[in-house]
Amino acid sequence: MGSEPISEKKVREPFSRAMKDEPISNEQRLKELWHILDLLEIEYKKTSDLHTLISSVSESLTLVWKRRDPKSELALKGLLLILEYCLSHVFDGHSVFEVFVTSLGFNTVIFWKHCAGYIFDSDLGRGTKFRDALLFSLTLYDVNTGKNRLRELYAAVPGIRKSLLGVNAKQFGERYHHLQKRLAKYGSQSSLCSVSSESDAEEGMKTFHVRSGNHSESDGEEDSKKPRSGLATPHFQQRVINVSNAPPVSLKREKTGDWEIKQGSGGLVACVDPVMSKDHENLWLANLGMNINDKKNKRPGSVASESFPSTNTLGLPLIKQTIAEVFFHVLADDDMDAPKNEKQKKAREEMSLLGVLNNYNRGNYKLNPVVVQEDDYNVYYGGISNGLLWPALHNLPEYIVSEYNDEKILRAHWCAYVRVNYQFAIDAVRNSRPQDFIWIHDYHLMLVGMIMQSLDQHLEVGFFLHIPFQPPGEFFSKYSTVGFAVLRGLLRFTKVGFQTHRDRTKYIELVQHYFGTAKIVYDNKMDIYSGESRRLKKGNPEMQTDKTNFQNCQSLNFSVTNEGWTCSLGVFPVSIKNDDFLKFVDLPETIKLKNDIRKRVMGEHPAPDGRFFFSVERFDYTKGIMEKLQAYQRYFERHPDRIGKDVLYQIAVTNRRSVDTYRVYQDECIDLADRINQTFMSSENPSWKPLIFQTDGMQRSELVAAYLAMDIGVVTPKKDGMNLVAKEMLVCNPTAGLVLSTGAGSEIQFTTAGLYTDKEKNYHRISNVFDADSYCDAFYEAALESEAVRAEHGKRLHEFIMANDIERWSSAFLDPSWTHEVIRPTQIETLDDFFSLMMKTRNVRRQIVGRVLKGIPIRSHFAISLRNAKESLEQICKPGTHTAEFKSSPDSDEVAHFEIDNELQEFERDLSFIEYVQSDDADNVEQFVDVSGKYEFGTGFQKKVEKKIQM
Ligand SMILES: O=P(O)(O)OC[C@H]1O[C@H](O[C@H]2O[C@H](CO)[C@@H](O)[C@H](O)[C@H]2O)[C@H](O)[C@@H](O)[C@@H]1O
Ligand SMILES: O=c1ccn([C@@H]2O[C@H](COP(=O)(O)OP(=O)(O)O)[C@@H](O)[C@H]2O)c(=O)[nH]1
Repeated sequence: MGSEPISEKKVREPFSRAMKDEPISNEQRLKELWHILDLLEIEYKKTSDLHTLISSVSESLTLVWKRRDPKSELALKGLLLILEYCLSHVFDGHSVFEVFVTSLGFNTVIFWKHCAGYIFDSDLGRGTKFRDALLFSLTLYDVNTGKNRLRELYAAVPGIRKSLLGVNAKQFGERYHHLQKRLAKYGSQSSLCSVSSESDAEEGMKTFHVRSGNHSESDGEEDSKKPRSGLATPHFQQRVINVSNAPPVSLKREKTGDWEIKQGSGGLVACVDPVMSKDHENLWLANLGMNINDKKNKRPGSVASESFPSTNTLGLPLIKQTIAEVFFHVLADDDMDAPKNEKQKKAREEMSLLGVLNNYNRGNYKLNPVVVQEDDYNVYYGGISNGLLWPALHNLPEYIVSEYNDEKILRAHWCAYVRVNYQFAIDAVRNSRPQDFIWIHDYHLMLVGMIMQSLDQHLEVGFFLHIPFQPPGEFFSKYSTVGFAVLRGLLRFTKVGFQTHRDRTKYIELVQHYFGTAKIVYDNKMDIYSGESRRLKKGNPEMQTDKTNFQNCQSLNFSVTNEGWTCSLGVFPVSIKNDDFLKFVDLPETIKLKNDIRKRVMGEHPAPDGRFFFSVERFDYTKGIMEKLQAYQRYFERHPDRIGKDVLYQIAVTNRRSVDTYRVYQDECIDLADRINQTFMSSENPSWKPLIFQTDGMQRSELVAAYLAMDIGVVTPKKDGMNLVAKEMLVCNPTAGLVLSTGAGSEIQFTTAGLYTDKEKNYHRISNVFDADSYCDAFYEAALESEAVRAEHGKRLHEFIMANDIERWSSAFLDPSWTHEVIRPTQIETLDDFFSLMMKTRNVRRQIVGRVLKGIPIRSHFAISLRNAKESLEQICKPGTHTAEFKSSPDSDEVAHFEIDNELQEFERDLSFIEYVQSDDADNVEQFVDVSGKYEFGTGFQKKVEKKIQM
């Protein structure tokens, strides 16, 4: 073609279509591409399938564009038209986007530079949301491939990440918050609560700065009240940002239109709520079940059909989408004008929820809702989370919903799962400060760490899995898109906690198997792994042994490094806050309720040796409710002497009915329950009913009364997380018996602690819930056990649980020293050991300097590292001296001596520097500035060693 200008007359300008325009048909797009390919004389097959065409020509177009000749311009247009198509079809066009990005090869940064203008013009001028679509598409690409292409977009388009996160608004918010706190401390009369606009707030800040300046010249008592600033301002305390799908509250709309807010149920909430309640500054992000229903805006093939929650906000959570597609913020405006029409009235009514939330937030930690598209949420919750991940991770593949046999459906649902994780990640980053600890919970949010890292790498993000990790092989063959992303996703958290050693071991095995290059390090210096086999001995100062075992869980440290990321893996059996249950036990109303429940269950005239069995759980197939009912049926067949005496009170709280497998299971259980009652109703004792089956849950106060009323608790899951109810039962009622299956996490923990051995069986263990005969024999044994023996066993379990309160779980997980980033106390034997320790400390020092210079607060584990390093050095000094002794090489007997006075002093100085920057002290920084030039930060020793080696 030489250098003739190419005719582009018929080529449409990319990204020139307004959101309200009719979507472009695939046929039209095909023609546009054919035309460009013809003009560029690129060979192609005239297929009518757009995806096939794009996949086959993307690379050729890239090659022409890269040549930087007269044809390049047109080739770029072709690429932009393809990108426009992909971004208009984020879900159904993702496979083609993957091919497209891959074909760009090493040219992505420059390509994103070229297309940023088109995208921004289109978004601003035509109301499209291509920026958000591109950010999400690249996130999905990274999740699916394990690559890091989103970073290339950040590099190419400065500010895009910040605009997504609303960083400026966030910084403003933080400054404002900080100022409020400082003024509150200072005791100022002028409240900033009335600040209503940005300019007002800035005015407030100015006032503050003037005061601050004046004060620096005064002294005396007044001085202690002064607002101060550390070096690393804005300096705030570390908060816990908790992120989970389930909120700690359940919200219900009353007939009156008022919102009722109640404590949520479920084990996750029960164990995390106490941790959060410790500090009102903590923040919990969760989905409240109110999402964006955007159906009316849907038009296939239009950008709006996959509209993204608006990101142009103050970084505050969004709760309600109004007619004009404007989002209201959680900060409700009470002074709004009267509603203009019905729609506005309805929207207002729903807004009253904000008042409820605000009230909740006032006397509590903060609860902020994460709002997503309703359709996405349904698929994420009822589909991937509870239709695939839940059964797969419990190793119950028979409950994986059958529609996932269709790869297309699986991929489409997976996109929704990723998008909800993406929204949680964005909200978590927006709401976090660099010194916070972000704690993500459970299988719904396994990708949040990975996505958060790509948005802000300064954050420390931990993950706890509340359920088992026992996926079957087919999780990685049949559902590979999901399987590998989940395996990889977990490795992108800073630390990950499992309920049991069994689950962590399984995870490590899978990582080893599938990611051959992953480096797994077991910190054997801190090895208390064998603590697992320690046993509690009868009559021992009981909990001592196990306390050690549990406390040391944090040190059972595995770290895995994969694709440049390192993650610590620990084991933390979850528990309950004992006092939250015990506080109900002795209340007169509880005692009354307990008697009422017992009477209701056992009847007015119970048999003297009749037993009250009690089970309470979510109506879930993992809980083994069907198997329990089958065993109970068998119980009366095998042991007819118990007919007319014993009663099983089963509470199975209906949930997840949107998932087919749950609906079917729940209906089958209810049928069987009815059959049992019909079969065994006794004509001799017509008031007796063998089974009371209830599908409504109980509030905690009533639940405690039921625990007190029962004789024997029955907790027999097939496979489950921890089953906190088992612990709750025995904490509240130490005289109760317990039938517990090996599928329960608590059973694994009890066995580990030696509470079930050949010699001492403190509960009735069910090893196989499918074996109805042995199962019902355990029921029988429990029913015949004397009250004294039952109480003796109950007491042992009670004491164990009391000694392992939830406090221990959370403080072990949150302990800053539990991370691979911490320098552990090291035994220095050779020069190499010595040198490697000093290199590690140099890295820590670099991070400290980097953070202070950037104004980012430093992490508490830096000081732990330096202290450990210093103590390790002191260990090798001759007593009373600063002369270190160690072998010059592993094979040599020669002992080298080094004066390490400077190094030790330097550690002292660094540690006081850390203390200083973490304090509110703004004065006396000179003490840390070395103007003599004699000393280089953290390198003194290295120089000395080099010199010595040269000699
Ligand atoms: O939110 P739902 O779908 O209604 O489910 C409720 C919760 O169920 C699961 O709880 C698990 O966590 C407990 C505490 O660690 C553990 O003891 C139990 O065995 C697990 O099943 C689920 O993991 C939570 O995410 C749900 O919120
Ligand atoms: O009617 C009910 C049933 C359960 N729970 C609480 O829900 C939690 C269930 O936790 P578990 O670990 O046993 O199972 P999960 O539901 O989390 O799988 C426990 O704290 C129970 O006290 C409740 O408050 N009311």
